[in-house]
Amino acid sequence: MEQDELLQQLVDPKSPINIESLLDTITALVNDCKIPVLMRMKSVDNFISRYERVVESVAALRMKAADFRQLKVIGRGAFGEVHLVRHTRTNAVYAMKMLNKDDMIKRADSAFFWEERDIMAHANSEWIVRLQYAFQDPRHLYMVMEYMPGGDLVNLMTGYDVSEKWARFYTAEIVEALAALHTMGYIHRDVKPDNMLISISGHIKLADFGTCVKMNAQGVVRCSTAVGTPDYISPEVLRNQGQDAEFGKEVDWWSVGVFIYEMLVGETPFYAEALVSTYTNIMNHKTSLKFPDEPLISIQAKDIIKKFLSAAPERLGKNSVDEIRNHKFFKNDEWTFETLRDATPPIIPNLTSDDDTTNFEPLETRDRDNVGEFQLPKTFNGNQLPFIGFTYTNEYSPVNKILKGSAS
Ligand SMILES: CN(C)[C@H]1CCc2nc(NC(=O)c3cccc([C@H]4CCCN4C(=O)Nc4cccc(C#N)c4)c3)sc2C1
Repeated sequence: MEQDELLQQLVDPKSPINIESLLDTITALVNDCKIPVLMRMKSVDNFISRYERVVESVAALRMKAADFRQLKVIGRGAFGEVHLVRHTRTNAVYAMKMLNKDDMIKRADSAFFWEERDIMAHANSEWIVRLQYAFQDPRHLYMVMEYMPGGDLVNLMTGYDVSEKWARFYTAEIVEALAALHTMGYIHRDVKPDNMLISISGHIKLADFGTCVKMNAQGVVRCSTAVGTPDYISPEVLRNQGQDAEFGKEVDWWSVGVFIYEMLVGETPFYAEALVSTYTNIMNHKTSLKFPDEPLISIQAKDIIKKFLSAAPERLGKNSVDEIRNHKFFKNDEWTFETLRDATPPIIPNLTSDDDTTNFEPLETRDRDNVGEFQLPKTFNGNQLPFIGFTYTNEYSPVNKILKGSAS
């Protein structure tokens, strides 16, 4: 019956009219209309006087930043920070990413976070950092994610000389993580050690999916903005800057080649002082890729690096992930790709507490919030509209329990 169909939509975490999205909608509408100049209009004024209190009471019942105690700043990106936080009601520790809505609106860049939210919410993969909750207020988006106390692989590479044995393990884990992401239909486009995080067990997970993009039915993506960090960016993405480029998931395999080289050599293969020289080296990778005499690198390691750092049509991984898994670089007597998750990782974080942040570089807190005082818009700009539907609570939230009860 249509009624049940509608009820199902209200409780479906993927439906654009689920309860969280509807509550986002009424909240966004009140916040975008609660502007003095707008409230001179009778219809707006009546709407605000009917719903302002309602929205305030709803906000008090929903998840909010005040439910979490900020412990440490553990990461920073273009539009926000990641904080280690403790959920006051449950005492659980999380990594909470906060993205600044003002920055996104000012730079007309308020859509990139959807892929990150959807991937982490629905991946259900041990290779991908999990999203517990997503919520928002008029100033920020918040993503409450599992805390990865081992830190990122940049931190590991600065702390240790990575042997081929270690490189083999971490590369295999990143191959499985990217295979999982590609299977979901996404290309990462910014694979680099900063986005590889170490869990409490010592195994790796992919994080930071802001540059991800969904492949079309042919498994390609058409888009011009060259995203990604210069050192790890593939030639085909670089070459087509500006024009409409077509590229596939093999762009991520290029970055894995850069990553293996960096673990074994200690620097990226195409690094140059000037950015433009790095680009030139990447475009001329056939001649610019060089291996130093020191440290000694095995034949099979050089071979897999060359096969990843090759032109897209013949790049390793272009046809299947198995052609990567079968490469002799991964041959060893401790694990196979099937038993990888049960293997003992090279480094297992030894932590003194659940909120131990020794594996993260200390970052000073930037009190930006007070600086750019939030100026009210002059008229209806619909500033909150791009963020409707962002709120996510995993299926165990009380709201869904009650609704599921009545829906089933
Ligand atoms: C140009 N447009 C189109 C967009 C292209 C993609 C994009 N991504 C952004 N991203 C950001 O603004 C941002 C904010 C905070 C942290 C981080 C990462 C970079 C540093 C650490 N980090 C991160 O996500 N860490 C993380 C994630 C998950 C768990 C844990 C833990 N423990 C830590 C990124 S802004 C932006 C603009």
